[in-house]
Amino acid sequence: MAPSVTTCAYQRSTTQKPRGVIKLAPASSMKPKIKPSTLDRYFWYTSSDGVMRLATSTDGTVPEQINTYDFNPALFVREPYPSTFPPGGIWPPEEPCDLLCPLGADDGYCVGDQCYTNKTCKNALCEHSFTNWCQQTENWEDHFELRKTEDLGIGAYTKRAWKAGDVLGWYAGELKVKSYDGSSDYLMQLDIGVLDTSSRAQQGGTANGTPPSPTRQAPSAPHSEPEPDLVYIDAAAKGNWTRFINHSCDPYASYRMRRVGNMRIMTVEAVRDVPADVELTVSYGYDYYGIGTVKVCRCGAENCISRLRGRGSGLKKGKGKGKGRVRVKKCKRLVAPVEEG
Ligand SMILES: C[S@@+](CC[C@H](N)C(=O)[O-])C[C@H]1O[C@@H](n2cnc3c(N)ncnc32)[C@H](O)[C@@H]1O
Repeated sequence: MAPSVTTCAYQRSTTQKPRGVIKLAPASSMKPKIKPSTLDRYFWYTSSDGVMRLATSTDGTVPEQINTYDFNPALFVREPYPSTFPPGGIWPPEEPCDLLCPLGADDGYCVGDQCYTNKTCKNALCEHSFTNWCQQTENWEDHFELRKTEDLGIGAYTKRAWKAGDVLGWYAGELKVKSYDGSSDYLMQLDIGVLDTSSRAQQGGTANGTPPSPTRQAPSAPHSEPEPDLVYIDAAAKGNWTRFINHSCDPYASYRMRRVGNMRIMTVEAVRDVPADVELTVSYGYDYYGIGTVKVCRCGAENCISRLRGRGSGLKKGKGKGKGRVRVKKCKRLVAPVEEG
């Protein structure tokens, strides 16, 4: 029987929790000429010269710092009822949880509303709250900092060590419709509705943790599987610190589809122990830097996919796949939890 759509307990937050005072570098010339009240909204990082600077997106725009989903219901009014939603769902969605209500078997694990641990909750009816989660993850600067990397723009660095399995953060941003055809370096794909684990496993073993097949993203590919219903989380203009995590082919972390109470989220979780004071990296998935793509990965890892191509390993370069397409990061999916007792 198809699961029913639960009612939403998500509270819309009207105000951002005030953040700590931002300490600017002593050089008065470095002081930005913007009102102090707007300081908190933007990202700052400390450059190697010790000066705090405003972080920019790779296209030069200054991103606003939000730690929630930015949701515009008007965007969804003309969108068709998602095929992955059971009959009777709320459509068009009026708030984020109407869209991101966890409905599938993969959603068994809630990460609770306390971040920075590896504790999960399997109670499908738990009351962990997304509002609490957002508040709790606002203190990211206690654990991570942004720094200018040598050649990958800005990166996120650890201030303390982490254990494999720890939840390090989550991907916040503006929710965009499936038909969104913009392009940005900060797009994350998030499936909606009931997740079809069986077909995903056939397509590349997402259920066992390997990245999804690149062919899933090619609409014109013959015999390609139908695209799942999804939304994009776009962190280009608004997002949280995780938008600055760079890719590595030998990453410290992975994106995971999870839930907090009745809200589906994309977490960043350590896949191995992470020391303090290193650049935190994640895998963007094969659609981003994989075999069929044109982008060149410069992560420098021994097993870097672009390096292997260069060595004539038999991996072919992409023939333009990815150009003009929505390029997104993808998450790994969890195996459905086994019921105890
Ligand atoms: C989500 S952003 C990461 C943060 C970015 N460094 C910044 O300054 O905003 C993704 C972009 O960072 C750069 N990047 C991240 N990892 C990279 C890698 N392994 N090789 C080359 N470029 C990378 C690419 O420009 C990519 O499109």
